[in-house]
Amino acid sequence: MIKARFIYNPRSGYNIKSPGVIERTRRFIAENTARFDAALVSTTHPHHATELARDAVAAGCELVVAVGGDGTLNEVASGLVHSRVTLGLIPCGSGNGLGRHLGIPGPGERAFHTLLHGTPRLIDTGLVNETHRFFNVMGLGFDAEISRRFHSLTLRGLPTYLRLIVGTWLRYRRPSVAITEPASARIDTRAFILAVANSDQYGNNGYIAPGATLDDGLLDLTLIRRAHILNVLPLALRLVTQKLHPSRNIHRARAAHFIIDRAAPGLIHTDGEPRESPARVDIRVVPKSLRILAPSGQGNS
Ligand SMILES: Nc1ncnc2c1ncn2[C@@H]1O[C@H](COP(=O)(O)OP(=O)(O)OP(=O)(O)O)[C@@H](O)[C@H]1O
Repeated sequence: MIKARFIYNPRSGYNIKSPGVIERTRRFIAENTARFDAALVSTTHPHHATELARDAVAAGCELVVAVGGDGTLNEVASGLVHSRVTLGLIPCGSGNGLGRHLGIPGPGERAFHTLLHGTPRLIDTGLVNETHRFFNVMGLGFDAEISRRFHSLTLRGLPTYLRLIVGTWLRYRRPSVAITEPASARIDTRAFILAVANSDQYGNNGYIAPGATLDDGLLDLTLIRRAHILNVLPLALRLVTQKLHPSRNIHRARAAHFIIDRAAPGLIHTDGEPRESPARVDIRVVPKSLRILAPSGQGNS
């Protein structure tokens, strides 16, 4: 019998639209009482999921399932890193980047099947300024600005993201950054997007770091210097076709540690959640620090 807790965020993209997932989760728990001694709890406010995950660890749970988007996953996983407790996923956010990378794109039957038949894997996690953890992608630049604007809206989902992207893009002023990475000289540039990824995608199959893997002890940096009227459509196409290869406009690097300096403190995002950060953004990998349940024999590594 596995002691489990399901942490449900009623404010995640999919859950706002439909009560289907919570009903399916309740049914799953009822149908599997021989296998799981499980309770379902709902968050009542932002960051509550981390408290609930820590409570579950203290109560001796072996499995904690995040029922929400990447923000919920971030909060739940933050309460589980370095523990022996396994994270399960029922992805119901707007993007579901980590779930898609693992082969669990949404809250369908595959997610529930994985809870019964998946394989626990130890994956890397990311840490920003020794304060904010990320499990999927962090960034500064345009994506952080989109996450800030998205966060203040009640509407969620891909169409909302796309409207925001188009509305923000033309007026966006690129920050100046200095990137220090161990294997190369310092890069001074303006950055439209500067993302550091654990998985290969933001979500919605937007592959910001094609080839990135979750357990190589490394993070993948992608710098897109500019996105103007002439190159924005080809860039978008390369993002969805996993072809963001290095070029004059795109720099990519793989390392365990990056330092990014800006002129002033400013915005970053971790797994799509906007945060304020000092001018220096210190990003490092924490190797094999989270146990996560993934589909057996499928999905990305
Ligand atoms: N009960 C709650 N009331 C209000 N906000 C909440 C509550 N529980 C969690 N939150 C906040 O909801 C936000 C969005 O959650 P989440 O990221 O899971 O959904 P999403 O944004 O739709 O998904 P994705 O990150 O995949 O795009 C997070 O910032 C989280 O802190």
